[in-house]
Amino acid sequence: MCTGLSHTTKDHYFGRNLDLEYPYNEKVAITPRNFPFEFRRLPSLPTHHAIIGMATTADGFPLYYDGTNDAGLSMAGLNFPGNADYKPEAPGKANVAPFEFIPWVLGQFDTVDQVETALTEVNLVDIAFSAEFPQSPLHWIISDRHGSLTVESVAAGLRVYDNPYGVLTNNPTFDIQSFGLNDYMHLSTTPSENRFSERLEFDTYSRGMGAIGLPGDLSSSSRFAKAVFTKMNSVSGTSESESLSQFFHILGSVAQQRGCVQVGGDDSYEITIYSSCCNTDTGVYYYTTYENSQITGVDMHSADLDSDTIVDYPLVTGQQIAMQN
Ligand SMILES: C[C@H](CCC(=O)NCCS(=O)(=O)O)[C@H]1CC[C@H]2[C@@H]3[C@H](O)C[C@@H]4C[C@H](O)CC[C@]4(C)[C@H]3C[C@H](O)[C@]12C
Repeated sequence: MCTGLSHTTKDHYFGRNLDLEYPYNEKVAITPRNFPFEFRRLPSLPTHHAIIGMATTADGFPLYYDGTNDAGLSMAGLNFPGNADYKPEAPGKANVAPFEFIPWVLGQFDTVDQVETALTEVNLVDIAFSAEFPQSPLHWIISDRHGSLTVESVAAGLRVYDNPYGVLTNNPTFDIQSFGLNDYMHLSTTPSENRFSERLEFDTYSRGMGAIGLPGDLSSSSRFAKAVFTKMNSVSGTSESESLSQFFHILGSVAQQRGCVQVGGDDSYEITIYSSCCNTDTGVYYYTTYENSQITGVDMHSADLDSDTIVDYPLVTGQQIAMQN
């Protein structure tokens, strides 16, 4: 499972938890403006926006999991098994393969509004990258500082939702996830009050009781409710340090600890492999990994963004402990 997040303090930030039982050799990859993007069914993009994000580069192509472009537009793909339904090629449509979707969007557009208009022509065509990297069942969150969209290609067609939370997790479909929030409208950040019965007396014996009932398990619908509650009530200073800290704390509220979610065999567990937070105004991509709690940063603008060669940075994965004596 995964969680995607868009959050604005003074600057706008976008990132995600990647929750999985194994890595795919992902690296922080900067694709400069003159790297030629070749698409399977669409005209190539010889020049485009520069992109920074997490990707596996295969056969010279950056397979982005999430990214941000030099105009401040961001996008992430999250698992959507059983619901993602990619289509046969549709004549007259923009036939985008799912693995091309992030480069195609971030390469061309500046804002969520522009993407929303372009999506009316998009057909997510069922073309896999390769036998080694087969089709992934994904849905996507696309954000700028003004708003977010959720895009889902399901059996009924391409669904584009306004996402007022700036949060995406996994199954079920986004309309059902949104409806599920109705169940939590009574939750509060303030101390609970007795609405149970005037004839009974209760003791507010702990802080935080106003949100009793907020789910704490790691299922995707529970993480959705928890992340939306945490984000919507989040209070942060506007400095980079305060904003980053708050962003990683929101993602931390739905992170996965090894041992709690068993997948497959006895010793296979889903964990939060990395958490990312890109300052979309400055183009700095920050991340932590499961075993590296120190925030590491990669600055898009330190690379030559007018070149034609992808630059990637292997993740720093071990703890970086600052001893004080
Ligand atoms: C599985 C990842 C999403 C995380 C998630 O939701 N995991 C939950 C697993 S489960 O439901 O609980 O089993 C997704 C996010 C981005 C995906 C990757 C990107 O789409 C880039 C390429 C795309 C290729 O088609 C497949 C390999 C791949 C490298 C993908 C592998 C995998 O599907 C990734 C890493």
